[in-house]
Amino acid sequence: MINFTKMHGLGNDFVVIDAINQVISLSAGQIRFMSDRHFGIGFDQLLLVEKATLNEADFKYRIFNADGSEVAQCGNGARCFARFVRDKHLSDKDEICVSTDSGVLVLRFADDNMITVNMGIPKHKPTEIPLLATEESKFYSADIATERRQIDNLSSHVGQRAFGAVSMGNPHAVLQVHDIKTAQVANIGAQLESHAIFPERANIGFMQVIDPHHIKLRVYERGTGETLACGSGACAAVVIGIEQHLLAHDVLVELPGGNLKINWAGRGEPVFMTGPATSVYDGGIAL
Ligand SMILES: N[C@H](CCC[C@H](N)C(=O)O)C(=O)O
Repeated sequence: MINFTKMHGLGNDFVVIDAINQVISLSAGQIRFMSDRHFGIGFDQLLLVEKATLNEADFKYRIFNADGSEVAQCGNGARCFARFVRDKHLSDKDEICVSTDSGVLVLRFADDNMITVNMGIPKHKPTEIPLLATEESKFYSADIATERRQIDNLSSHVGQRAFGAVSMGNPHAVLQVHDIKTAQVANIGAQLESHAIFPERANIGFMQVIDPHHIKLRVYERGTGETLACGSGACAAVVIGIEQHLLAHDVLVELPGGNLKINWAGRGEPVFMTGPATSVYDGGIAL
């Protein structure tokens, strides 16, 4: 029997497992089964709480998408991680450092039951995202000009403007849309998520700028599809919006599942995300 806690961050839902006090070894197939909303438990991502492997961290934080792929970042999941380790008395610290495959995150309990996460410094170089491009300002290299035409056709067809791309420890592309309600998230999201210009696939954000301090956002997540909220996607959208001189440094990100506060002071600085984390129930599953 594997004990777990079902949690969510603004409706982006997780199964969180204490892999310190339980021996956990799950195959991609078992993760896919557990993520199934009819035959399994159902979740967007599976989060493992493991013993720290770095001196500067309190825990190791591992993240698996619904399709079983292991990834290196999950912002909403990080807030739930903090709530979980406190609720399970694995830590009573007000500030928790967790190591992921993309670096160390600092999770801090804020006022009114919110949690603030230092999501690290965004990476902009195509090789860091990764994105097949010759340089940052151009998202296409000569040898993939056809891809550009495809993307441009795609973009012109659906009224999207050229996208921005950034890594928050996981790859994101962000398209600016005129109306979030009519954005073709499923169609464009699926095509871009696994497009050849993203060698490791990508999370695809659709951003509608309301004013410099407020955006609406929908995200088609790599390995999962559209979710009700995406923390790293909210960070990526604000970074791209600031880079494109559309946004200020403190932004309210309105997602279908609720609101996040994002702050970024600019290049070389970390992104801070503040939002809720909710525990729904404890359960067990025999695989
Ligand atoms: N829901 C997560 C994003 C998961 C990212 C995952 N879909 C990936 O493949 O990078 C968040 O709140 O940041």
